Amino acid sequence: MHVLVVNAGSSSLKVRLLGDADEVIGTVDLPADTSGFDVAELSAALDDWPRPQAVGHRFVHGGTQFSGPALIDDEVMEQLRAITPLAPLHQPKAIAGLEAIRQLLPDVPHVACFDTAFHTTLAPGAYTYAVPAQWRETYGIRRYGFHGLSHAYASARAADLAGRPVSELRTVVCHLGAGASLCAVAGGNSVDTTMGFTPLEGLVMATRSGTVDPNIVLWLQQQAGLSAQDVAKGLEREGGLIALSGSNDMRDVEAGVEKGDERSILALDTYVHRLISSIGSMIASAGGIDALVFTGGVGEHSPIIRERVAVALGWAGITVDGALNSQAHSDLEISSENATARTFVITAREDLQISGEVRSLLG
Ligand SMILES: Nc1ncnc2c1ncn2[C@@H]1O[C@H](COP(=O)(O)OP(=O)(O)O)[C@@H](O)[C@H]1O
Ligand SMILES: CC(=O)OP(=O)(O)O
Ligand SMILES: [Mg+2]
Repeated sequence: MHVLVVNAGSSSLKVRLLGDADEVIGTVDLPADTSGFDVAELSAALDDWPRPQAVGHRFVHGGTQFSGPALIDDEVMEQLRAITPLAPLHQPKAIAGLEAIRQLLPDVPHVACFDTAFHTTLAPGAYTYAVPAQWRETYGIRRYGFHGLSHAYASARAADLAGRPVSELRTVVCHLGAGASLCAVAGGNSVDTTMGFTPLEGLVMATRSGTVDPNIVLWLQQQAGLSAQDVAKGLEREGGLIALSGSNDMRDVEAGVEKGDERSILALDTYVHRLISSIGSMIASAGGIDALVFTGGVGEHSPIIRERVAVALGWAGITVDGALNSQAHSDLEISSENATARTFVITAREDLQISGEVRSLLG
């Protein structure tokens, strides 16, 4: 079965056609802004490729309704639309992509695969926010966690590379892309993760602030007179690296640091500080660490960040080999010989995770 995989991230729409053995037959990456993407360009690409027998769509948020892949019909579409306000940077693009591709390929099954599904194994103590019962019960306020498709794939791939069953490993996955999150995986299950009710919590990201004191939000509105929209924009689209350095691209930040630019130095220090302290917290949640995994655009391509993390986490038995780290092509182990916890660089392959879920759902 050929599976077309559609991954609507915050900054792009990535489309892959995978063959019977999951080999990549076709690739198209379209920039996606708030107004959507170029359907004509997508349609031209699909015309050039063999016809897929199924389509898998990445959905960032599955709410409490979806704990695994779902075959799309009108009722599922309604439920997906209802979840949109929980992931405003992602869900509108995923729905636009789904609607466009359903029109181009009306006769094949379409399956929604969810970032949140991998985190449905979180224990109540890990997903509960200590807020009034009415908020939790009426509004479903809880930690959902995201990037689950990537965390699931990368943790399983690390176990493969380590030559150990996933059931024996305590792994921390660092998915560092435009959006970024960590996941503590113990025995193959997600036991903790840094993103929360929405993909805004946790690490410093390209344009998202990550965790801030919630009273900052209230203070800005109640004392400084900012509107809710202004605050949302500052946290989601004008926060993170772009707020600190002026660029949302880690390559620019690193180039700035090279030149001694003070804003870039502060951006990198803030990014790395939050990353290290959060990995420490994930190690505690996993009950220790056997494998540390870097994935996503920054995780795969930034030796500087991997090096700074490894130096800071020597206490956890993590040390990386300088030469391996600086050459790293994925997928590769970069641990030094004396490391007691192993470090891997793994290419993010949400497409493979999605095609696997589509194949197993459709039998
Ligand atoms: N060589 C590199 N060094 C540092 N960062 C990089 C490099 N290449 C890409 N990146 C970062 O990766 C980010 C994109 O990550 P990616 O996982 O592809 O994004 P998305 O979250 O949209 O899927 C870019 O914004 C850029 O900051
Ligand atoms: C959940 C999320 O932030 O996704 P992305 O990194 O693709 O923006
Ligand atoms: Mg991504």
